[in-house]
Amino acid sequence: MSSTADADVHHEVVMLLGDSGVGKTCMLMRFRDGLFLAGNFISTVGVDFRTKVVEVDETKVKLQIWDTAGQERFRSVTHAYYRDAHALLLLYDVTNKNSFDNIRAWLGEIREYAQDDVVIMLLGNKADCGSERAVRREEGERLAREYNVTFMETSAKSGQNVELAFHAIARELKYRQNGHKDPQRFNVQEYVREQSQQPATQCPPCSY
Ligand SMILES: Nc1nc2c(ncn2[C@@H]2O[C@H](COP(=O)(O)OP(=O)(O)OP(=O)(O)O)[C@@H](O)[C@H]2O)c(=O)[nH]1
Repeated sequence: MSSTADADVHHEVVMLLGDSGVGKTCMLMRFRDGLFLAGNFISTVGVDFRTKVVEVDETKVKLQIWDTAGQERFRSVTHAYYRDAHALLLLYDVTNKNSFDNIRAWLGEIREYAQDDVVIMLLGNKADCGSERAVRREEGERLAREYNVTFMETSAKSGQNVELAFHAIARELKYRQNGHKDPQRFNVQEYVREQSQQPATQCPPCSY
């Protein structure tokens, strides 16, 4: 389980995974800095990381977020990091069917390289791109049900559900670490269902 250098702070490692171009770096920038830089797509090389502290019921949870390169040629580098991750945010791009079709392969890699009890959340990103959508929300929901992972659609551009994704992860990890076993235990899938924003605001054609 996660190490706690400071008794009052939970330290957790969250990894962003998914094909190149699905928006992993933008997701991290939106969450960490509240920014979205449109247009200039610079592919991540290897693994990059940032930290952010979030509060869960008056407890601080320090998330160390690893942004991995989606490009195939970096796979052997990124595999080495899977084992240390407590949670994985697995992204596809709702305007790119191929990135969705590759999710099963990503889940296979996760099974092979990550810890058995890793928390997995499937995110359909670029939900702001209404007119260019190639993957229906129900398809994402169905796949998530099949693998019993939490699902929501997000937009690094509009900010839709970005905070929620990281907060839900932080909450789930904190509850797990506390070994909550009572019936009132936090249910991350229910929490996300209740809290997620559905409306996909239309935007001009996406540059990517
Ligand atoms: N419309 C829209 N565009 C997005 C969104 N998220 C990312 N993009 C665009 O998608 C492109 C790729 O985003 P990145 O965050 O660099 O993708 P990545 O998954 O980190 O890619 P790799 O580093 O190669 O693995 C950029 O041009 C972004 O501007 C989003 O939510 N909505």
